Amino acid sequence: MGQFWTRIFKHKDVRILLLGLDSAGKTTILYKLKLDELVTTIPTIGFNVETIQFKDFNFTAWDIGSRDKIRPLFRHYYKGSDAVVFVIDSHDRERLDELNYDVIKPAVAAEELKESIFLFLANKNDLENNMTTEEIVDKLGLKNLKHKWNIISVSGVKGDGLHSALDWLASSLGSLPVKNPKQGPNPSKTQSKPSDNSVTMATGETSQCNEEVTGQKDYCSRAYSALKCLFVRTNRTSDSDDND
Ligand SMILES: Nc1nc2c(ncn2[C@@H]2O[C@H](COP(=O)(O)OP(=O)(O)OP(=O)(O)O)[C@@H](O)[C@H]2O)c(=O)[nH]1
Ligand SMILES: [Mg+2]
Repeated sequence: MGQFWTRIFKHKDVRILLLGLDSAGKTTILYKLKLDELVTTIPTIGFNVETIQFKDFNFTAWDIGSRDKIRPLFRHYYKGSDAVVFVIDSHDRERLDELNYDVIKPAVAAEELKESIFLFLANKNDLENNMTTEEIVDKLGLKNLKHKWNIISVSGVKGDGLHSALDWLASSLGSLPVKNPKQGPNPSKTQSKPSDNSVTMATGETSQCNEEVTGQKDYCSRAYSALKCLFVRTNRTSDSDDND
C-alpha cells in the first residue's frame, strides 16, 4: 500500500490502563469490550492485555489484578499510558476510601501519568442502591483533579455505558499526542527473565503473550517476572504466618 493510503488507514495506537480494587469489574469490562460477551471471571493473577479496535483507534488495554498485596506493583504499569480507566464498584460504599488511598492517589501523584487522561467508570449500575456518579465525584474529591477526567455510569455485565466510555476516550485522545504505546510495564530491572512468556488469564486460560497481538513480548516477560517474585514472597510470608 502506498504511503498515502497507509497514513489514511493507519489506526492510532493508544495504551489504556485499567485500575481499581479487586472485584470492581475490570476483567468483566475488558472482555465485554473485546468479545461483546459476559465472561465468567476469577480474580486476576497478574494481568490481562487485549487490543480493542474502536473508530480509528487501537486501544491496548491492560487489566491489572488488584488484590491488596500486589497493588504496589501498579506503578510499574504507569509508563506510557495515555489513559487510566479506574473501575469503581458503585455498589460498594465501604471501600471508597481504600480505593482512593491505594489506587487513585498514587496514580494522581505519579509523574509518569502527569499527562494521562483519567476516566472513572461507576460500574455495576444494574444493581440497586448503588452510588450516583455525583456521590462518587464528591466522595473522591474528583473536582480537584488537575488531569483531564470524566466519570461514566456503566454496567460491565450488560454493557451499558461502555460505548460512551470508548467514545470519550477516543474523542479526548484524538486531540492529544499519544505516547509510545509499545511501551509496556516497567518492572524492576533486578528481576530475572522467566523461562516463558505465558500470562495467566482471568478466565483461567494461559495466554501466550505474543508480539503480533500485543507488541509487548519483552514487557510481558518482565512484568511476569516481577509478579512471580512477588507471589513467591507473598506465599512465603503467608506460609510463615501460618506457622506462627
Ligand atoms: N451486577 C454486576 N456484577 C458485575 C459487574 N461487573 C462485574 N461484575 C461481577 O463482579 C465480580 C468481579 O468481577 P471481575 O471482572 O472479576 O473483577 P476485577 O476487577 O477484574 O477483579 P480482580 O481481578 O480481582 O482485580 C464478578 O462476579 C462479576 O461478574 C456489573 O456491571 N454488574
Ligand atoms: Mg480481574
